[in-house]
Amino acid sequence: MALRVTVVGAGGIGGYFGGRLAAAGHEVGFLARGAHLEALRGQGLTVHGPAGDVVLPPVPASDDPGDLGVADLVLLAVKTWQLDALVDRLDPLVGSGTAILTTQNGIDTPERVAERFGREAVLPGTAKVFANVEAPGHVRHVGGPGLLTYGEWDNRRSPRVERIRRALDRAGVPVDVPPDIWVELWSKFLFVVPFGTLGAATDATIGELRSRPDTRELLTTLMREIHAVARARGVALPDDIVGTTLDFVDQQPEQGRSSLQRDILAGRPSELEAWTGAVVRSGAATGVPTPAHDMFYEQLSARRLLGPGRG
Ligand SMILES: NC(=O)C1=CN([C@@H]2O[C@H](COP(=O)(O)OP(=O)(O)OC[C@H]3O[C@@H](n4cnc5c(N)ncnc54)[C@H](OP(=O)(O)O)[C@@H]3O)[C@@H](O)[C@H]2O)C=CC1
Ligand SMILES: CC(C)(CO)C(=O)C(=O)O
Repeated sequence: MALRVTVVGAGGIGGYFGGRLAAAGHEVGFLARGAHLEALRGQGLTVHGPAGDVVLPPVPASDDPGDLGVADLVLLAVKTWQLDALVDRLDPLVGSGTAILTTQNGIDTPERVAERFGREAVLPGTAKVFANVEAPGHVRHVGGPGLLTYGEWDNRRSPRVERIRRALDRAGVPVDVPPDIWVELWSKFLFVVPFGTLGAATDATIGELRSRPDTRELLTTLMREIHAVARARGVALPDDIVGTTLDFVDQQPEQGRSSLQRDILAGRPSELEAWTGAVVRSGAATGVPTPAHDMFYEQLSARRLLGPGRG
């Protein structure tokens, strides 16, 4: 059965997953803006990828949630710092059965959405893909398995979790519904924040960060701090998470850089608050010292204030 999906933020993540769902015959509308919106409505959406392109004719799209109507699934795919301006405008998309699947890196978005729509509406999730908007109407899948993980707030296997899995299956999107979605969110956080923070502070690639003994040690220190904060918050990360995450770092493409690094170094708004800042705040709230994150957070905040090239 076709699912009614609204993609909120038709960028790298929204365009990639929304495009695949639409190509599989689901009823997909896109919240977008600017030249990208005009292209989606005028020419359509193309998702370019290593395994071939998905080419869609003009798709339903608007900058006004009121035009898109109530959805079965809202795929929330704006950046974390764009959410505050948007969340109160999403009421027209959300009915009593609507699931709002969050894809943001970080650990705060599900709670932010739940403040507005209730925990029962939210499916916390993560996206395992590298994708970006290449030009208006064109999204590039750079790599990664294109996998979505999600679950109910309390991890129960609800009918809608299975229904969404079937819809994604039909679109060729691999899905993982883990036993504990919070472990999944924090595991990704424990990879992406040290990599992003240290990358932004040094402008080194992941290949350089992992192979120099001093930066490898710093990555390890940052991971240990996040592990300690997660434990204090009652998130049952495996005891060997730092070691397995370092193994994962070692498997990433040599030249890899995070979006945080690219955005900060280009002087664009970034997800610093949701990544490094969230560790600092969470450490303070739980009484867990996070001196390495505190230091890099100060440095990167100052860099942001001073502008690109000044840090
Ligand atoms: N890209 C990736 O490979 C990965 C990203 N993530 C996470 O996914 C989230 C989304 O990232 P990503 O897809 O890269 O971000 P993008 O910037 O590519 O996409 C966000 C899109 O939302 C649009 N948008 C924001 N606010 C509005 C609004 N009010 N009305 C209409 N459109 C709006 C943006 O438009 P505009 O450009 O005009 O601002 C942009 O097209 C982030 O939290 C990121 O950390 C997770 C895993 C991998
Ligand atoms: C590091 C990466 C690509 C991992 O998925 C990411 O999520 C980001 O850069 O925002």
